Amino acid sequence: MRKIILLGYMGCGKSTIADKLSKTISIRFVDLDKKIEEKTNLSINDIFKKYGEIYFRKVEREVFIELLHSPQQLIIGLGGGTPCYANNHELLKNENVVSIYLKASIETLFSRLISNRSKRPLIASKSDEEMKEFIAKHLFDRSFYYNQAQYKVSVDDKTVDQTVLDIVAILA
Ligand SMILES: Nc1ncnc2c1ncn2[C@@H]1O[C@H](COP(=O)(O)OP(=O)(O)OP(=O)(O)O)[C@@H](O)[C@H]1O
Ligand SMILES: O=C(O)C1=C[C@@H](O)[C@@H](O)[C@H](O)C1
Ligand SMILES: [Mg+2]
Repeated sequence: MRKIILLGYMGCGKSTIADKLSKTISIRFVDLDKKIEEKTNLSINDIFKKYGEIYFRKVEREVFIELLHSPQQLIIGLGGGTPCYANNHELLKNENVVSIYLKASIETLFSRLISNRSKRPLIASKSDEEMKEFIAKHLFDRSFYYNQAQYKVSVDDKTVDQTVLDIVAILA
């Protein structure tokens, strides 16, 4: 069954948009980060702290592939880094997959992440200044992978509903 995959940088709105999209088109939404937390019985923060990022990336790929093999039609919200490791970006082109990159500017990402960084281990300990610099460089490094998505939707200056409508138009 077809999988609708939302991807993009931390804070671009994958979870928020996927949740609303799910209600709008009545297709179940699974958040990859949440699924990993359920499977391991650990928070993403604790996985990073106890076992390190490489272990996290291994589990992330396994759970992503498991979801792709699910017999159900699903909306899958990826983690911010999912397409950027272990050749996961190649899975974005699979048959039965519609992959959509939610593209946000550095300013949008910074403003959405500034008040809520503690649950995101890659930025949790950074100051405001360090975070802006980090996002700019990291986004530059990751853009190649995000751009492997089949579709791109800009999320800057749009409400959740406007972005959901853009996605519904792509799926029509
Ligand atoms: N127009 C908007 N569209 C989407 N999210 C928005 C919008 N305006 C504000 N937000 C806020 O941006 C924040 C980040 O959104 P969200 O947690 O959905 O991002 P994410 O891409 O799932 O991040 P992560 O990769 O860290 O899980 C949330 O607090 C959300 O409420
Ligand atoms: O951008 C990233 O690499 C990450 C984003 C989050 O969704 C989590 O998957 C984790 O914190 C790593
Ligand atoms: Mg999320």
